Amino acid sequence: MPILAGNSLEIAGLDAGYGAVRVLQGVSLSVPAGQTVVLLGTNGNGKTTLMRSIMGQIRATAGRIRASIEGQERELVGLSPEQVVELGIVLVPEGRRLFPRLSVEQNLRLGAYRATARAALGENLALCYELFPRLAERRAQLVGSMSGGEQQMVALGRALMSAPRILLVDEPSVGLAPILVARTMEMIAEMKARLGLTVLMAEQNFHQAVRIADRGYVIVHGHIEFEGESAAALRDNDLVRQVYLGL
Ligand SMILES: Nc1ncnc2c1ncn2[C@@H]1O[C@H](COP(=O)(O)OP(=O)(O)OP(=O)(O)O)[C@@H](O)[C@H]1O
Repeated sequence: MPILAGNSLEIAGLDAGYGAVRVLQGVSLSVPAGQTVVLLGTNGNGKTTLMRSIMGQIRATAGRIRASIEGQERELVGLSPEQVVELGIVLVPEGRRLFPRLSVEQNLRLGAYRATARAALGENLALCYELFPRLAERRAQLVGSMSGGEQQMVALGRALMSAPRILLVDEPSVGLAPILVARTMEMIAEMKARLGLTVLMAEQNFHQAVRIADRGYVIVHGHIEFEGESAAALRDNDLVRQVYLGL
């Protein structure tokens, strides 16, 4: 698979919510091409709402979401989830949302629904099994009988099957033991390197997330409160130290 460069996201002044409840208030952030950006925030601060807004699952009420895909600029606000996926922007949702009564391979194949991905199904399945050999060993196993870490691997593999250019990952650490969180971060980093992806990851596990992040943002009550140009800048910030590091 070729290394894809130049895929980035630029969000400016974004407002979004649920009915009268305004959750995101003027959110601006950049996900530069080829970088991993982490969106840090504790429960209920709007991380999932932002991910769902990018995917077209929630309609933004103000602001813009620009994607640059292989040099072509696209406005995402107003697109349907299908149109966003068709551009190669793929979400690994919080809680993974797999089909527990289907096998690993059936779950993976379901990831290949966009046209480009269908054409490359065999090639991507082979890549998926190469990157995650455990999935090859367990290809016939029902996903519901797998461990949380293995299920996270299936969720990442299913995203790979969609032939992503920009990968969104919503709180991959939820429900996983610390060692599996570390392993999951490594899997995301491996997948990014191998596919040449641009990644936006929402997390509340500061220590694990900054290990793979090039830069990060802190979201509090739907506002971006801090932007760190590097993992070190995040670590040195007072707000981050108080909220995430307990210092
Ligand atoms: N379907 C909904 N209808 C109304 N309010 C919602 C809905 N989903 C989320 N909210 C509210 O929006 C706010 C932000 O939630 P969101 O899920 O985006 O936060 P989060 O940072 O992803 O946290 P979590 O880790 O708990 O998912 C919360 O106050 C939440 O109660």
